[in-house]
Amino acid sequence: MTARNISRFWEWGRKIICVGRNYADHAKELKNAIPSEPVLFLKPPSAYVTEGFPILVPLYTNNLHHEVELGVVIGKAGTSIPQSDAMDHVAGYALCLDMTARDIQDECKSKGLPWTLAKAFNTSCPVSEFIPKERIRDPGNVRLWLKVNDQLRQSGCTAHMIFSIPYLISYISEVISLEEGDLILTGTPKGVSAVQEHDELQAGIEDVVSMRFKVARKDH
Ligand SMILES: CC(=O)CC(=O)C(=O)O
Ligand SMILES: [Mg+2]
Repeated sequence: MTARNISRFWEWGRKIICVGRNYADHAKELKNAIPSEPVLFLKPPSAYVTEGFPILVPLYTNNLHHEVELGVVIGKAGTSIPQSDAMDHVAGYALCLDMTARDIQDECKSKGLPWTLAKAFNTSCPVSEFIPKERIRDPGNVRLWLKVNDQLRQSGCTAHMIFSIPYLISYISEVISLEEGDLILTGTPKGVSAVQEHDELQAGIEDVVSMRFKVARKDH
């Protein structure tokens, strides 16, 4: 059997664990309270999409939003990982989008239902190439940006995350064991907005990585 390559972690079929409301400016723009503990939800591996393939708008939404986020790729399994050891479990990073059907999410929230339809559909997790750990010296202080059709919509710094990466790894692994190839999406800064069929999204992390995706309507 050939060894699996972590630089293609999206092919491994592992968990995608997402953190919501981790930036106060984004929580405020959606009129959400600032959380005192991380808000977690999951996406399935079928949510992954890589460059060269389109982001598909589900038929049931009229308000699909982009959320640019720093993704943390787990390189070593663990349960109840102490914060002091957390970064030893990181293999690297990826720039990610947490595509969100905002109208469906609002409906789910008002009915007290889970966010699965809003957050976990096919292609709801576009990812960049794998970024080896050494290429981001301080993941707690990098700038993320996102443009729609060349217009800047999101520009934020991971220094403004409410819960740090070591805290998130420790908190999550207390409840959900982390495995090699898992991905943690660390939340989005402000500036989320709607995208339409034929839009082009570009996003980047400083001079480390950039990526480009087209938006297409899902066929019936
Ligand atoms: C309100 C949200 O959609 C939470 C979320 O995903 C975030 O990144 O914040
Ligand atoms: Mg998000």
